[in-house]
Amino acid sequence: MSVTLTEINQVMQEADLLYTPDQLNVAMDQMAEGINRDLAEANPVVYSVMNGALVLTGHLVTRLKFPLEISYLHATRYRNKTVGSDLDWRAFPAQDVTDRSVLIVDDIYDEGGTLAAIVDHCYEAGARDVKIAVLVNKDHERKVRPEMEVHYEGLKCIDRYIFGFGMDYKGYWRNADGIYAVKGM
Ligand SMILES: O=P(O)(O)OC[C@H]1O[C@H](OP(=O)(O)OP(=O)(O)O)[C@H](O)[C@@H]1O
Ligand code: HPA
Repeated sequence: MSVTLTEINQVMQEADLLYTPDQLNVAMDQMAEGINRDLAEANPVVYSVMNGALVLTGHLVTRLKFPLEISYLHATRYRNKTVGSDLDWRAFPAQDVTDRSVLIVDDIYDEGGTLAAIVDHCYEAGARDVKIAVLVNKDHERKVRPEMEVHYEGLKCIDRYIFGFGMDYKGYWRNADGIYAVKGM
């Protein structure tokens, strides 16, 4: 899909700001409080789900006050588009998680296909316990695994296409320091 910088700039100009940087900081403080409480003794592997979790992971792990290891994986359903499809593993999880506690960090829990596949993979790889931390949980009835527990959730968001703080619009604006909704989407 080709996209012009004119479109990218226009999307930002017309977007609705949903969450300010201050609101995101409060949300991440609350997430960290829960994680510090639950995982302080767990010696977890923290898996950052690229690319979207890049920004959140950096902000979140500096709030965690216990020993942990950080790794990454890249699984994408959207491929810089605004509609998801099948899951494409671009970087498979490489850390040995046998009998380890795992914390998966992702920017957004939308339909949940991505997180469901990652959780399944971690358990198949021998993880003892898998917890999920997401900055945003999109509010709708299309979750692919409605019973899946999200252990640490920063914020809810309305059912619109959002970007910023790691989330992209056609590959852009992951660097925005707030969270925005695209006009008309
Ligand atoms: O709950 P779901 O409907 O599965 O969507 C959530 C996933 O989609 C986004 O990743 P994306 O596929 O856009 O890859 P990217 O992070 O590399 O942009 C996001 O970072 C989540 O990982
Ligand atoms: O609303 C969204 N924005 C950006 N990336 C996403 N991946 C799933 N849903 C979204």
